[in-house]
Amino acid sequence: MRPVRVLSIAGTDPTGGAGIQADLKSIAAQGGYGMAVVTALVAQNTRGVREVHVPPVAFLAAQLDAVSDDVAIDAVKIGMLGDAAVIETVTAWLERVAPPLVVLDPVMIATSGDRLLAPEAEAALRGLLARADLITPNIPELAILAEEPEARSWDTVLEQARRVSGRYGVRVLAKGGHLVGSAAPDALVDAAATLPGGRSWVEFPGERINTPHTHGTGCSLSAALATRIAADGDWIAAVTEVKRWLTESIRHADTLAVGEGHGPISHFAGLWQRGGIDTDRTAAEHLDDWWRRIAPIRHAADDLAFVRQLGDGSLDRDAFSWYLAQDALYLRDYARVLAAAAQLAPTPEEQAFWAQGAYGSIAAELQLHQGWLPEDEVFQTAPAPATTAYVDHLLAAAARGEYEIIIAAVLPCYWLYQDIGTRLHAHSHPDHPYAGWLDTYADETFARSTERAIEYVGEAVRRATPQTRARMFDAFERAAAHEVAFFAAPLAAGPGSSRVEPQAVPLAEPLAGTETSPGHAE
Ligand SMILES: Nc1ncnc2c1ncn2[C@@H]1O[C@H](COP(=O)(O)OP(=O)(O)OP(=O)(O)O)[C@@H](O)[C@H]1O
Ligand SMILES: Cc1ncc(CO)c(N)n1
Repeated sequence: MRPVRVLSIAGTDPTGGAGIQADLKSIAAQGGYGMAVVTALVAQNTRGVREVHVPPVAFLAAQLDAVSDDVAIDAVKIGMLGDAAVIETVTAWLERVAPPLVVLDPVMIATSGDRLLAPEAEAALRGLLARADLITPNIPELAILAEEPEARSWDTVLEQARRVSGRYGVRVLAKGGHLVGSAAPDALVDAAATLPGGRSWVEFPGERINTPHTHGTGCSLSAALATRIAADGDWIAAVTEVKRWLTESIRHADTLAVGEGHGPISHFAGLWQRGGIDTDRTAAEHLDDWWRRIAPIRHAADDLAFVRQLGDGSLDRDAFSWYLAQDALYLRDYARVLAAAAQLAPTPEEQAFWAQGAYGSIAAELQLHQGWLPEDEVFQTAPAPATTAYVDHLLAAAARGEYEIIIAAVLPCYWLYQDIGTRLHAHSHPDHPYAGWLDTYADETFARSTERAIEYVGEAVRRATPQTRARMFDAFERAAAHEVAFFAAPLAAGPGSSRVEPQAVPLAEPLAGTETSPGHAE
């Protein structure tokens, strides 16, 4: 669907919180394409208005024509008009161009109390009201339009809005922003009772956020409404959604910390939070980034005596056997976690992949258990702290039942082993004491499994929200750190540790039928 084109006709705020600047942000935040014609240049900031410059109206007309001569406009939002000559120019243009939707914010006085409309222009503004489909006065502006005293209660606001709607034949969005109390309700009022269900008013409850930073809320609201109503035509849905967005943007206003006075709202806070600001990375780019970010962990693994000695063959056989026994313990639970991934997988391909990995891991455990390690050794071996810590990290992810987190946590077992295995394999020769181990992880099939695991995790990262992405990386990084601790444990386990003294373990060829199983001994 093409974004709706919304034209803001309003004054400026060089600090970006109100006027045209706020309108363009609000239109964009609501999914529209924003355009802007300037009625007045306002030297203002979050503290107040200093000076107003209204350019000649001939130039205003030239701006308006430049837009309408070229672009099909879906909606117009009108804000600050400044004086009667500006109002006449805009009115004439509206009559000629007849945009499909006009939302008028009858800006008269800024939040700071400064006048933004010449008092003698009020009558001209009244003449423009009937040209609008919706007007959005705040409580003081509503009172001026009703020619009544300012409302002190929400009920009075609604009554005034009904009278103004009837008198000018226009829908009114009555705003509760200036009320005191814990609520900030708004209401759509139509004296002609043309709202859905033949209603003459619909209330939109809202909580009041306790903040002084509400500069430009009125501008933002009217521009957002013009966009949303033009986009889907459903007035009730539009006001509901816009109010939710506005409340969210007010809630995040404090974090902007712009200016010393009444600061602006954070128009994109929700979008930033839900969608992030990253450009659309591919799955592979995401995981390249992950790989780069765990470089310190990878280098720590390369520097371990265990890893270096495994490569050059000088590793003590007892230490290697102890490692294999721990690995057998590890693999039993690792297989369970891969099975959890299979259970939650979104596609049959992924389900089959993780299930095969689960099978391969437990098959490898059985092989170690039954053949490579003496029968009762694994039973007698207590899990070392590094084993328990790693396994607990994975089992916790499985217990929480989030697919994305589980597959991020199991990935280092593939990826680090494949990476280290490939590099250590350069040292392999037929007489190498650990040739069996080295051959397993430099294996073609294991490389393909690792590639697929990376691909599935990468796709999940791409689909995930920024928050889930961060948690996925955390699960991945922690697992990578556990890998390093696991490799460090065999040579770090000293006297008094839970280490049993295993006999030398004969190394066999890699297991047939387990070729897609992930890292650790097979
Ligand atoms: N503190 C607040 N918490 C939540 N919503 C608020 C708050 N203040 C204003 N609003 C909402 O913001 C919108 C604008 O209301 P308000 O009556 O303040 O308009 P305004 O005076 O024209 O705004 P401004 O002149 O500050 O641009 C309404 O939807 C209102 O309910
Ligand atoms: C330009 C402009 N329009 C509207 C308001 C009302 O907030 C403002 N402060 N400045």
